[in-house]
Amino acid sequence: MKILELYDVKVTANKQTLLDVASFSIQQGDLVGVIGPNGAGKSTLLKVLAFLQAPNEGQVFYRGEKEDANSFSLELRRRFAVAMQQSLLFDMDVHQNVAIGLKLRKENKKAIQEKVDHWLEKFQIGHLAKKNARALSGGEAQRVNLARALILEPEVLFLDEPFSALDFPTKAQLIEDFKEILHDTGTTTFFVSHELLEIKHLTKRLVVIMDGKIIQQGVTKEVIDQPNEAAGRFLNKWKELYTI
Ligand SMILES: Nc1ncnc2c1ncn2[C@@H]1O[C@H](COP(=O)(O)OP(=O)(O)OP(=O)(O)O)[C@@H](O)[C@H]1O
Repeated sequence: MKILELYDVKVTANKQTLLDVASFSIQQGDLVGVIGPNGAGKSTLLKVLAFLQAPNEGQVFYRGEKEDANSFSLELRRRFAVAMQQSLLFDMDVHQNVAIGLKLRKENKKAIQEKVDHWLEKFQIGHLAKKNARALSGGEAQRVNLARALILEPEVLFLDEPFSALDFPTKAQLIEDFKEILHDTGTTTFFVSHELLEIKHLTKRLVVIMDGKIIQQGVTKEVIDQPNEAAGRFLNKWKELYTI
């Protein structure tokens, strides 16, 4: 089942084309990574798919229904969750931060309590429940951020460089734990990164984007091992630096 589809989508600003995608889709259960150099259009693609930005041209379909790009409803946006590099937590404790989305959706108190406890435990941050989110380490804050997104049981989880500000051991442990969580939940995930190691570890499908265009997509391992000429210009440099 296709959850999202894009056709002939273009995003332009100041007469410049930032994104130019002939066709792209996200299927139920996909773990798709998007890689490319700075300014390639990765975040723009994420924003269009998550209904955060209307494209200037083209069509967006949600579960087979064409959506009007200029009037994305809150209801539609609430089917997804987005976690960014900066965790942007509120000045309140960890429990309250993780609960906030469900409160806004007016879930009952008991259900919220049970779900928050569950997700704090999953991300091994139960001991931080009463701590103010502003006093957390980067790794702890990102765990709260991801718990806050997953508690919403999104149809698609959108991640934009969620690990890039973390030091290596912190990042490695979180990626390991997060991979297990995604395996358990089966959450459809769209993951923007410019780190090939993260992509290799977490995704099954890989999209390479450059100058706003998708230049290759396929099974992650196959794209990494056999990039086409254009994708190779980016990926092979990476592989030389980090033998993976
Ligand atoms: N609102 C905007 N107005 C004008 N240009 C923009 C706007 N948003 C993004 N851009 C430009 O669009 C291009 C693509 O940006 P985008 O953030 O999608 O790239 P990215 O691949 O996510 O980059 P990075 O890895 O640096 O985050 C860049 O050249 C950026 O400067």
